[in-house]
Amino acid sequence: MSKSIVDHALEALLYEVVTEPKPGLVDPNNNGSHSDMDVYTFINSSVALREYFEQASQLGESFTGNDLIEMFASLREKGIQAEKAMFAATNNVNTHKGAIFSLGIFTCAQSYAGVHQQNVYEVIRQMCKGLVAHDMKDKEKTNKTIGEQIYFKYGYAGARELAESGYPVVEKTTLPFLEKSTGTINQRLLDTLIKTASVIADTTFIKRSGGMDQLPWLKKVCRQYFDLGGSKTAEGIEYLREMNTIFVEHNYTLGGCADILIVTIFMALEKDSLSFKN
Ligand SMILES: CC(C)(COP(=O)(O)OP(=O)(O)OC[C@H]1O[C@@H](n2cnc3c(N)ncnc32)[C@H](O[C@H]2O[C@H](COP(=O)(O)OP(=O)(O)OP(=O)(O)O)[C@@H](O)[C@H]2O)[C@@H]1O)[C@@H](O)C(=O)NCCC(=O)NCCS
Ligand SMILES: Nc1ncnc2[nH]cnc12
Repeated sequence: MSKSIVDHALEALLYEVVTEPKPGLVDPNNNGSHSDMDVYTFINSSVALREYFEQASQLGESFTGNDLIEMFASLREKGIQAEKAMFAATNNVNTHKGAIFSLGIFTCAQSYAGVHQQNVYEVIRQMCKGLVAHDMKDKEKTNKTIGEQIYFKYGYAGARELAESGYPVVEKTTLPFLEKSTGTINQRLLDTLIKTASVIADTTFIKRSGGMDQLPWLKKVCRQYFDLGGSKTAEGIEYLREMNTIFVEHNYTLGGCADILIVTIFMALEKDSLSFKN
């Protein structure tokens, strides 16, 4: 029996968290820069989100309207409930807020695309058309989220911008990179995580590093990792451990990159391109 889209969504969450060693992020050996969570928190959170991914997939399969913005509006309502389920399962820790958003969109869009024989990235663009303008119209709003603060300060709309543009970074960069990569699944996912950090601006990293100034440093360390041979060399792995120490010292993390890795894994599982490759 072939696996369902929901199985792949949950597998994507779990594959990401068990991949190690990840700088700043939670993995089985290390909490990185997250003192309030560990790998078990992520397992609890992932399992608690099954119902949401079932709803997202069901919505994509059954939606018959002409305007996919309406499908997204309906998904968002379910996403807000899913955030509550996540907080209930984790003792109020934010494990998967970004993944509820990005992976929820992919799960719903992939289900819709399957029924209607359409391109998933095009479906996402139609779902999220006008999203940044819709969400970011109130500059005077009090209690702005980090994403909103960063948008009004730097003009960069993070997770929303990637969604509105249909995740070109996944379609053109991280998924082809993962599909071409070789080695164990862990090695392939580590390299794909660092590739992701070298190409996106992660609002979690921007928040924790106090602005945009450390992004060139991040790109430099990502280059250095690949110059050392990446996950296939002892030097590359040792470098990731050193990066983790620096990340923890500065409280840096790559939460948004982890979310892009999660949706990249999801698409690779859907395309059956993630088995062990020598
Ligand atoms: C559109 C939303 C994602 C909301 O965005 P918001 O404005 O709240 O904040 P952002 O910072 O823009 O993004 C929220 C999370 O998205 C992840 N993320 C960041 N950059 C990117 C990116 N470039 N591409 C994709 N995803 C990105 C990231 O999530 C991960 O990090 C979280 C852990 O970080 P941490 O710093 O530890 O968390 P906190 O507890 O908040 O802080 P500390 O106290 O510990 O310092 C973890 O969740 C990862 O998944 C960003 O955090 C969407 O949520 C939204 O639409 N919200 C409105 C309500 C809604 O409609 N919800 C339902 C959505 S379907
Ligand atoms: N492994 C991880 N550690 C911290 N935040 C995350 N968000 C998604 N995956 C994460």
